[in-house]
Amino acid sequence: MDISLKAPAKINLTLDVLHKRDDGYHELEMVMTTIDLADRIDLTERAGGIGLESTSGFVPFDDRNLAYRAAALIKKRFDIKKGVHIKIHKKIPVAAGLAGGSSDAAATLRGLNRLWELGLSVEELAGLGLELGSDVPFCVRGGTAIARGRGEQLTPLPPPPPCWVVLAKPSHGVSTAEVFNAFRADRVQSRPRLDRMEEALEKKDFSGVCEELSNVLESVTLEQYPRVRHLKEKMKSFGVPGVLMSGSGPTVFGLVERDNVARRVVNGLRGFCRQVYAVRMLGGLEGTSLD
Ligand SMILES: C[C@@](CO)(OP(=O)(O)O)[C@H](O)COP(=O)(O)OP(=O)(O)OC[C@H]1O[C@@H](n2ccc(N)nc2=O)[C@H](O)[C@@H]1O
Ligand SMILES: Nc1ncnc2c1ncn2[C@@H]1O[C@H](COP(=O)(O)OP(=O)(O)O)[C@@H](O)[C@H]1O
Repeated sequence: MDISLKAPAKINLTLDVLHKRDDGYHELEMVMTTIDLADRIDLTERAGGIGLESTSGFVPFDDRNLAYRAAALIKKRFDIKKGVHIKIHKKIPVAAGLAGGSSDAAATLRGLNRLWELGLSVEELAGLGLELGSDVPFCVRGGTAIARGRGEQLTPLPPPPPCWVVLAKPSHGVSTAEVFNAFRADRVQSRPRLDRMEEALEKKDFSGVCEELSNVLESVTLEQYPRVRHLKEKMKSFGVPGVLMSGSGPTVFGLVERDNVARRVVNGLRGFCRQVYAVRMLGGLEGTSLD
């Protein structure tokens, strides 16, 4: 049997680092939401091991690939003798702060649960996901949520008001580990107001959502990569009401309500950045299945 799944990207509407933990990870509090930019994962059952194929040369082709690692984890944990071939149709830019790898892993977990009829609950899949990466539990569920801890303590929120998300990804990637390493709380200028973001989401208040966008990791990435700061300023100069860096970066996103404005901003940015997209905000639980 073959299964095809959508693996949508996420953006962080807020991201706060509360403190560094004894296990080396940072305690986070963030609002995450899915957007309509997705990889597609095709799973085909086969005898024996795990096969991997991708339309992008930028992803690892061995056991460092998060989709491969998801399949290996399931096979080992449930002693599955069958194998699977994984094909990744890559649309989400790699190492961009959009959780592309994490979403591929989450889709592989969801798909293999069906393919091998394991009967695992969403909670169990999210628990397995956390063994692969901090963003995987959110990607297993999708939608919009507050994520706490490393990202595994999820509280669902209503989806953002319908709008367009313009994304601009500078040509370089960013190492999440290096950004967290360089983070210093005393260099943060402003921090998210979670209660106000929640209120804006509850009220479907587009301007409120734009106003409350905030990410403390900008204090690291915007300093280290002036190009990211420049992109942010460029987007603002086009009149985009809400602009923020996603995750550890370097992708910058802007929220706009009208499609003609989104197109105008994309055209304006094209001279400054090669990877520019305008996609719909999803924010609900749709968009994770092709069937
Ligand atoms: C920052 C965020 C926000 O959504 O996203 P991205 O920018 O990666 O998309 C995530 O928390 C990233 O999640 P993810 O990319 O899965 O990170 P992981 O593989 O778990 O961790 C990579 C490394 O980042 C550091 N790390 C990560 C998460 C965390 N809460 N504290 C940390 O200190 C650790 O050094 C870890 O070894
Ligand atoms: N399936 C995959 N897709 C993208 N990147 C992957 C994948 N598997 C492993 N990686 C590795 O994970 C790292 C983070 O990639 P990605 O998930 O795209 O970005 P981010 O964590 O910034 O959102 C990259 O260094 C990449 O080499």
